[in-house]
Amino acid sequence: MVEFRDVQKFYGKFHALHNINLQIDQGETVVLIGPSGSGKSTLIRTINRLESIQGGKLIVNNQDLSNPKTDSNRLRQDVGMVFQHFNLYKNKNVLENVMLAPRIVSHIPEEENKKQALHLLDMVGVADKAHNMPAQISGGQKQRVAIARSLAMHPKLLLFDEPTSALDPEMIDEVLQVIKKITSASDMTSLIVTHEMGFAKEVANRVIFMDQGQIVEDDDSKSFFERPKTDRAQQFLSKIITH
Ligand SMILES: Nc1ncnc2c1ncn2[C@@H]1O[C@H](COP(=O)(O)OP(=O)(O)OP(=O)(O)O)[C@@H](O)[C@H]1O
Repeated sequence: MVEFRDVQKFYGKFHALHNINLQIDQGETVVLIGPSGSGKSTLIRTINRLESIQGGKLIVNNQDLSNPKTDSNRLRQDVGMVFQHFNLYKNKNVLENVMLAPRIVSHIPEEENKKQALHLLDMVGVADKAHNMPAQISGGQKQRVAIARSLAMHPKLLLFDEPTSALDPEMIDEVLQVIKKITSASDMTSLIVTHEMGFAKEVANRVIFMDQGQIVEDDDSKSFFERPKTDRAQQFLSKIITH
């Protein structure tokens, strides 16, 4: 589903991603962790071309992102993204937020689209808010709507960029439970940047630990949390309380 080969990313002269080599197969749930500024968001954003790369090869869902002719809109039909700050359309109600892309991009008949949107809103536990505006719902509810909106396009790959970082503590768990539910119930591939170590432990098949723009460890979740191989990962984990 995703293959990085010696990928390099620069912001001006700053070398943000160094020689990234990484392969993610269909159905994997991969969690990306590491200190602040280590390049996690940058890496995840290259996968749907929100950030360009300056070297190496990046293949996503059989599309070569190193090739300027590759169509970003086509790519984003298969690759969804859930952002830290939800990014809902403020002037559209919850139901419309979920129905918009399937209507415009996939031309799904209106009734079918509505049925699907209500089903997804029910799945993430916010069906009763379908006719509310985003400003009228909580942060946790907004993020669950954003997840339903991504799922409405039936992505093959779903990227989560710190999906709970902007939430009050009491709302974090409701969002994590929804993510856990959708990643365990489907063969969708997920890549999740998170600082929630307890959740990472629970949901991930595989953990990638980054530091200073490099992948330092790439291991199955159990091995990583029980026996991190590098000093850097050990130090990182020792500073964090894992539940
Ligand atoms: N648009 C940008 N322009 C210049 N530098 C940037 C830009 N975006 C990120 N950086 C730099 O790239 C590095 C990696 O940033 P990134 O946001 O990917 O890290 P992160 O691991 O996701 O951090 P955090 O956990 O704090 O979100 C940081 O040093 C950051 O300052």
